[in-house]
Amino acid sequence: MSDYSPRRSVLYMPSSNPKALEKAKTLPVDAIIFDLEDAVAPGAKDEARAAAAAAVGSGEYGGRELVIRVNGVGTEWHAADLVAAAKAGPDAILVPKVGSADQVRALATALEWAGAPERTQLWAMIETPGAIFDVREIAAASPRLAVLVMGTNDLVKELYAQHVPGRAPVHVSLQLSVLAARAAGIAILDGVYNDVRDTDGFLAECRQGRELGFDGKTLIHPGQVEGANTAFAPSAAEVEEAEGILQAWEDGAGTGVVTYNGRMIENLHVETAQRVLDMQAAIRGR
Ligand SMILES: CC(C)(COP(=O)(O)OP(=O)(O)OC[C@H]1O[C@@H](n2cnc3c(N)ncnc32)[C@H](O)[C@@H]1OP(=O)(O)O)[C@@H](O)C(=O)NCCC(=O)NCCSC(=O)C[C@H](O)C(=O)O
Ligand SMILES: [Mg+2]
Repeated sequence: MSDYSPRRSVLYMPSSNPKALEKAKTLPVDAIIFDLEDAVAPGAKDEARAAAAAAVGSGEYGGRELVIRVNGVGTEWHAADLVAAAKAGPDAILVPKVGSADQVRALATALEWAGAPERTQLWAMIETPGAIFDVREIAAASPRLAVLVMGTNDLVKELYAQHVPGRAPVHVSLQLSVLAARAAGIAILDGVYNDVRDTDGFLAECRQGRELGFDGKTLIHPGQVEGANTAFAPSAAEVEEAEGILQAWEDGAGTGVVTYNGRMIENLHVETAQRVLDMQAAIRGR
């Protein structure tokens, strides 16, 4: 059985914005992140915390995965956020600016103490230079940790780098993080694209994210949902090829190597083809 969960489109919204909370119920997103951190002004933190918990408990978001992003460890809001989020019992609690494997283990323990249901996963944002150096240990630190989420805005800020098309300044960080997630067997989501009017630039970054191996992209605007859903799903051509490969393998039963459209097919290609079909089935089932 496949362990693939569609997380092609993962939309942040400020939990202090009732219009966005309402709008999200109508959007074909795979997951929603109710933000309590950067998108919420200090004076609105209490109200946002209550709104996020109410949204998670409302039962009005269908099959979408629901995630609460708490304020970071060491901030004045972190403890209250974590307790409220644990009590609300979303699918996951996302912690920003995670810095080490020890911190992940401490967060997992804190979630237990706070009474988070077992099904509530821990997600960690990778968005500091220290996290990039420790990302392999972070990714493998706790069975509760299920997803890494790139925070490319904070990363660019911390590196004194610049946002440029193609993202060369953060390429190494993106690739190290994908390697770490795959080595640990967990999922990983790409960072956000800030210019909500630049569709071409956004789609190019989605394609790049998919090529690098990300499972999906974090988003900031409803206008980005459709592009991400398409980019991170197998295309019709990929599905057709996967079916052809499985058929060719079945036809050549037991030979160890066959050809499909003139290309060598071995067991590993069959596994990749099966994964494409599993992804397609999971997306259809959503
Ligand atoms: C970027 C925005 C502030 C733009 O808002 P606005 O100008 O209101 O957009 P529109 O008028 O085009 O909106 C059209 C309708 O869509 C709704 N809307 C907008 N954004 C969202 C959303 N994110 N989720 C749900 N619904 C949304 C509007 O309410 C309009 O609805 P209606 O009038 O009923 O048609 C805004 O998009 C926004 O706030 N985006 C999210 C910002 C955010 O959450 N930022 C924090 C996460 S990003 C981050 O921190 C990354 C990371 O940590 C890093 O370091 O990189
Ligand atoms: Mg950030």
